[in-house]
Amino acid sequence: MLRKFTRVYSSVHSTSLSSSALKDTLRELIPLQRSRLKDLKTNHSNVKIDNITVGSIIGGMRGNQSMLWDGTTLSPNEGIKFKGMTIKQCQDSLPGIDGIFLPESMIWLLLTGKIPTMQETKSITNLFNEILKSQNNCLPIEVDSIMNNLPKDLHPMTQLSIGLECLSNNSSFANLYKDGKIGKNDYWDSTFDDSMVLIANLPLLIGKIYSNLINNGKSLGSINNSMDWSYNICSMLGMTSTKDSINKNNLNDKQLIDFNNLMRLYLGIHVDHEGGNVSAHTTHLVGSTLADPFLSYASGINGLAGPLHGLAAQEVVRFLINLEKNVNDVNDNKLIESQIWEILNSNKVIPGYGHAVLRKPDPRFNVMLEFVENRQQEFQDDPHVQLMQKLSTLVPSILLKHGKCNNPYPNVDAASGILFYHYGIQELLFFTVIFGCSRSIGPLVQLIWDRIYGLPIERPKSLDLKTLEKLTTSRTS
Ligand SMILES: CC(=O)SCCNC(=O)CCNC(=O)[C@H](O)C(C)(C)COP(=O)(O)OP(=O)(O)OC[C@H]1O[C@@H](n2cnc3c(N)ncnc32)[C@H](O)[C@@H]1OP(=O)(O)O
Ligand SMILES: O=C([O-])CC(=O)C(=O)O
Repeated sequence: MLRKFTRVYSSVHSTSLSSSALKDTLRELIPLQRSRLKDLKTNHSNVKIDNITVGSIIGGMRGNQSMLWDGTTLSPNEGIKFKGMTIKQCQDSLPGIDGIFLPESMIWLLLTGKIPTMQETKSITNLFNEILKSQNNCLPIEVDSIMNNLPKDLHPMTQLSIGLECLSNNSSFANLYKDGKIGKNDYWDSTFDDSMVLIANLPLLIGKIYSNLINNGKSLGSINNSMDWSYNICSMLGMTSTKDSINKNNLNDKQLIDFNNLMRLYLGIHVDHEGGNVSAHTTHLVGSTLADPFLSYASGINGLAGPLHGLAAQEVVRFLINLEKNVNDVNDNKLIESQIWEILNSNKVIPGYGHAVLRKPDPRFNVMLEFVENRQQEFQDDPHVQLMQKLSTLVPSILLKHGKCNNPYPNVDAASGILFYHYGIQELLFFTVIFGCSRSIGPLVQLIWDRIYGLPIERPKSLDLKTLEKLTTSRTS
């Protein structure tokens, strides 16, 4: 039997949360943004934006412009823009380390629309560390106990989902709501607090899941309260120096720095991909019922765990490893092409290729490639990384010849997992958990804004097949 949960929602949490620079900045923005929404609702609700077709209803609502999402927009040709800024512009303007912006700076940007200073960015790092310190740098005891008792072969994404759901027992939003202490105008405040607590806890949760996977649940590292969020994720994976972790792969100093920077880069660019992708949309949908942020994001994680979405990161690595076993020479294009055709002819997808919206190579993929190109010495003897690079030149023309997909180019998942694999994170099922850490940021930021705006429960109208047929005959005859 599981022990009863105890509350860990300490006063230290609430003190540092309510006085945070981020929350103060957000608070100032609320009146103007609410009045902009009110103006749209009162004066422009009947303006027509889009036509919904039968094709979109039976085709996964592709292209329907039907969600409010403020943080990011996705252009088919240019890729993701964070508050209007491309990844390159973010790299040039957001504060970071070694030229790589910190995911914390992205939180500030997405939530407030403003480029933070280094000090503002650090205030978020400090906020996370205050939250962790108030928990003695440990998961709440009940969450830890449940995570310790999970079957060790339970898929890491299932573990992540369970861990997030367990954290919900400490939800400030849910507790205040249950006690009748908050009204609609205040929902955002405790949603903000929960979201920060959730993101702060991810290094602990991801560390627990990874240690369940490879170390019988025994910790691989510890939190360093003077370091940033990404560093602490690396540390909990046993991938920092022996000062903070076991340095499980005996990486040298340069490799440790590179791995940490890979993590910062990866976590920074996966945060959000506008609102329609499954993990974001699901978080928004479930959140619209006023489920707390932990339950809402756990739902998003369940969506990310599908192989057509985030789990493609795992499938790509499996694909590359199997391919490498069959291909002795990365320059043997004929053999590689025939292997790709074999997959296509058996009616399966090539993981890491194609996209529902993008019509050019994913700029996030290009950023991952650049990371490799800037470290040629490190990667020159890695056959998997070479194969990943080779595939990006061969697969698009094959997919074009295959003639089915609307976008034959690599997406972000085509490269990321194999770079983690290179540095020694080699458990295939784990890659999407790292994705899940990053993706918390965009959907939770939007959830806070959903509650500031007071958006209603999401509830589209469905139609049955008969009605669709009837509508098509009446409209075409
Ligand atoms: C973080 C992310 O989520 S990025 C995406 C990660 N997912 C993958 O990499 C999995 C492989 N890719 C795919 O399955 C798809 O390209 C998706 C799911 C990403 C997008 O799906 P859609 O928008 O439906 O793609 P599209 O309109 O191009 O599909 C048309 C046809 O091409 C096929 N197709 C699309 N991509 C591929 C691919 N990589 N390999 C083979 N066939 C493909 C589709 O299965 C579909 O076939 P069907 O007509 O028999 O049903
Ligand atoms: O936009 C999508 O549909 C999938 C994707 O690339 C992401 O969520 O990062």
